[in-house]
Amino acid sequence: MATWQDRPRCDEAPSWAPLLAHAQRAFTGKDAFDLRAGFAADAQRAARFSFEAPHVRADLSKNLIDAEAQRLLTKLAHECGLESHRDALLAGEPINASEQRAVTHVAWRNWAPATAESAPAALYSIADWRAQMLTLADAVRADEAITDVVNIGIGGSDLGPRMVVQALSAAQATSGPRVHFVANMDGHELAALLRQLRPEQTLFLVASKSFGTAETMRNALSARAWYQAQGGADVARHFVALSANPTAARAFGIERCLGFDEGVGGRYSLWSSIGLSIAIAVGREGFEALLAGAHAMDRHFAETPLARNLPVQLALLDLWYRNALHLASRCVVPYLHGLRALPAYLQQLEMESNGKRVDAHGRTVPFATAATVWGQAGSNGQHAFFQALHQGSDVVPVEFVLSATAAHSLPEHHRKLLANALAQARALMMGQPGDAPERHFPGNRPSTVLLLPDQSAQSIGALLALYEHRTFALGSLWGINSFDQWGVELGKRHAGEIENALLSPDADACAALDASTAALVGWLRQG
Ligand SMILES: O=P(O)(O)OC[C@H]1O[C@](O)(CO)[C@@H](O)[C@@H]1O
Repeated sequence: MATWQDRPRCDEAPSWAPLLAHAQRAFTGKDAFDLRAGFAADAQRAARFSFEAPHVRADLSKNLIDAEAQRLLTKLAHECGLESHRDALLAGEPINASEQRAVTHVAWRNWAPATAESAPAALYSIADWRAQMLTLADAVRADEAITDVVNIGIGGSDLGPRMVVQALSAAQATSGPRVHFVANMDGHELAALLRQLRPEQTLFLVASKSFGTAETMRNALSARAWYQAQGGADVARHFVALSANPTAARAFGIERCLGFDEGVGGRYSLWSSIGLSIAIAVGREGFEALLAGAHAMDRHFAETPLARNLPVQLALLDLWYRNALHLASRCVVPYLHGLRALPAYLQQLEMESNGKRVDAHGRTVPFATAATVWGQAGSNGQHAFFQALHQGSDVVPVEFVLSATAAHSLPEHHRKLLANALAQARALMMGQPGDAPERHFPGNRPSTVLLLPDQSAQSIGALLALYEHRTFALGSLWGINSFDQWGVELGKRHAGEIENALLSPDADACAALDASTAALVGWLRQG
């Protein structure tokens, strides 16, 4: 069995070639696998490809996969040492090699490493950091003078908290202050919100792991300038930093900083102090329930054999579609208004984690990596891109995310919503012969259903941990380090140079730019 340091990449494992050969033989050409025939031939197909994990049931049976592909994929995962890599992640070993650190987001949901010696020092501070965060959340919720909380952050310091607050506020009445999110450098977002706020009633949370991200610093500076211009005189009370870099937060002028450790990646950080906006919105119990749901999924990932392990099986399906059937995108459609931000959250989680063309040893990989993730809430999406899903030239696997129950008191809505989701999945698969070509639905189009029992904090926590582990497992099979993101750096550097060129009246300021960028800067300077 390979250890996590020397495990083979998927294309070096013995089952890789048989897997690709099986895809070629059974899934291409005129006798290619057909879902309708697959169900007709196998009465057990729905059960065989259904999985149970804490708070999530998954039906993978309407995917372009058969028992042999599933067997080879699971064998491949064993050969790639996925279990030892997973155990190293959970034990707090330094698996993020390019940044020489452990990956600690699971520890923030009470995962205790097997041996105290293997635990990074940060794990011993997590309980303290969390206690401070929840105490502050309690205080803010109890403070009647604070009516509005604004989380200023971007990427992982925005998407996860924003989505969870939306999801949980849609499902339960919340009693705390209103919670808002500002991410975009486009000043319209902040300016529109500030018009609704009163400085003495507003608490700003400046959420940034690095405390150096351009958008967040710009928005925080403007928020503070607005606060002071409106007569606000107590920055210390009205601004809190959430950061792994308290020194930079203090240098910025914010004294109160809730910390967390560097091992928490930005896109994995909603469980840490970055989640303060969630704890303020749903209270201490709500936040703890979110962690408990995620922890239950952590246990499933850690303890369930790979053949029944849901995050692993989803990762293997992703690998099958990307590398064996060469499908370039996946559409995610949450039939849940509260989870309407899920596609945007997954774009960062999956594409920032696994959108890489070199492996953890720096070797260029000879296969495709992260698929494009896209989508929007159902049923809205039915009236936009479902036409292309049913009759377009590309086959796109669709992921339906559903909740069995709704928290509102409009039962007819929920029944219709669920019926629509299941109908779309069935129609994609069944297709329909048409009496005219434009009325023909080819069918045999794949989909997955992820079914939550409800939209509780536990269920949302479990769902997000499921996606995190799926992303890690897929990156692990590809030999990728899913926890760095060097690809975002270059654009940031160019932005600095171009801003200088935009500011400078001097024509030579564009001399170092390419002709296209220089011409665009010229137009912008003319207004
Ligand atoms: O929390 P920070 O340090 O402000 O970073 C925000 C986001 O920027 C990124 O570093 C990408 O630029 C993400 O990984 C991160 O979530």
